[in-house]
Amino acid sequence: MLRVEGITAGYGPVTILRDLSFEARAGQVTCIMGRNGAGKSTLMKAIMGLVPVQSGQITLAGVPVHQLPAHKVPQQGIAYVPQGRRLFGPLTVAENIEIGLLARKKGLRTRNFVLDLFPRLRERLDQVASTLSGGEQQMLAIARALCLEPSVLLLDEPSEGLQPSMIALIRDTVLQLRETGLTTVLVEQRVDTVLRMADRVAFMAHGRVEAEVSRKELTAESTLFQQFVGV
Ligand SMILES: Nc1ncnc2c1ncn2[C@@H]1O[C@H](COP(=O)(O)OP(=O)(O)OP(=O)(O)O)[C@@H](O)[C@H]1O
Repeated sequence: MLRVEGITAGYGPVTILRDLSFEARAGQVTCIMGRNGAGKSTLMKAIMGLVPVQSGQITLAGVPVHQLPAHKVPQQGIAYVPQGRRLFGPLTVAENIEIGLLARKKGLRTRNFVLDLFPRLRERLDQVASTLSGGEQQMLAIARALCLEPSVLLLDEPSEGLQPSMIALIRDTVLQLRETGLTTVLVEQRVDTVLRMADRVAFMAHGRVEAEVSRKELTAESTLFQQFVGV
């Protein structure tokens, strides 16, 4: 389990996350919702060591990770697909995957696993990443993150800007990965997508998680969506 306990974090003198607590249960999909500027991406970056945590702690299966330098966090088994994907644009699909494998010294078995998950990438191994469609780029970003064989996968708005068929494919992939026991934390703004994939939903506002509920407690008409997302 990934547990965030009472963290304060921000950018230089600007505090964004204030006494924020949150947990992602092992093997579950946890969605994070909240309005623009609520601090969702900052929470992802704080978990990854990309934003300094000033107080509080973050643990993975009881082991503190919040004091590690950013490059050591993926080695603990936490993989991250940021908003905007951050692929190596001039490099090919195969090369992007190769770089992912290097991070935790994974080999052919892992490569085959991620390419089996996304057959469209296998068909495009020699294609330069920047020429892929938006959906294919998102697949590659997720594939590259999975090359770490993580226990926790953080996805920041993976469906942003994608057409419905691609959103469905990403959603089905996340659900397929859940079957393998992967713990997933996903920033997602679409109510229908959240209702289809989340085991739990954390609602953020003003740098804090204000409500955490199980999927069973939510319906499309839940006032929590209105309150925290405005839909
Ligand atoms: N590099 C930065 N330096 C200073 N402030 C930042 C930086 N990045 C984000 N912020 C500020 O932190 C606050 C939270 O931003 P964040 O991106 O975490 O929100 P978000 O909930 O992910 O929003 P969105 O849905 O728009 O992506 C915002 O007020 C933003 O302006």
